[in-house]
Amino acid sequence: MYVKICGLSEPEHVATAVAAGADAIGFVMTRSPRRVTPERAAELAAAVPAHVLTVGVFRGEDPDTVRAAALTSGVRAVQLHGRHPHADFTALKDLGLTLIRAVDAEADLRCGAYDEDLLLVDAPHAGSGLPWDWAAVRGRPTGRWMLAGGLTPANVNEAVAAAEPWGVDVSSGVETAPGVKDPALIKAFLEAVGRDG
Ligand SMILES: O=C(O)c1ccccc1N[C@@H]1O[C@H](COP(=O)(O)O)[C@@H](O)[C@H]1O
Repeated sequence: MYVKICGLSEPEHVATAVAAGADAIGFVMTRSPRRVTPERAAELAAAVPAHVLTVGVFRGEDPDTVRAAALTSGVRAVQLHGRHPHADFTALKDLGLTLIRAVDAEADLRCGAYDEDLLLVDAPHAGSGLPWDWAAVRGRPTGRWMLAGGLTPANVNEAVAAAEPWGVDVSSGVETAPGVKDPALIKAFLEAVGRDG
């Protein structure tokens, strides 16, 4: 199970996620209580070892804005929420970064249909922390896809059993308040999916 911990903004939380076995960590660079500037994301990403994928998260920004933020921050992947057109992914392809298309369950769920490398199937309102009907997507996405939306240490195994994703992604579920990560919850989430650090 591939695991991404998202919405990190403090070095100690990045260190906790890495030490506890995260495969990817995300920095939100769009409107959100978790927003960090590209410069702050660069500081955080600099401490991340090469085996952990650093992801810049965006929603609705134009490709030039995403490109500039990705280059400034040095992230190795970009995650685009908000039903971006295929052309936006094509426009970013030359960066050589991992492209993640983040959609709700009503979108085209074929990973690669927009030239993306990974698909993320999320709740209708990304970053809300609200659980949704994970079982509704079981068997529908193709290729490498992550499940997100309302996952917590307590429910992630139920969600995985319901949807059978390739990976999982969490933000709100490892927080004590919007934008406030809790190291104990980060560790608990990774332990719940079988990571022992
Ligand atoms: O976290 C946000 O505030 C956010 C804002 C805009 C786009 C995406 C955002 N987060 C993404 O939402 C999922 C996790 O959701 P949850 O909080 O665990 O329910 C993850 O992909 C984040 O990158």
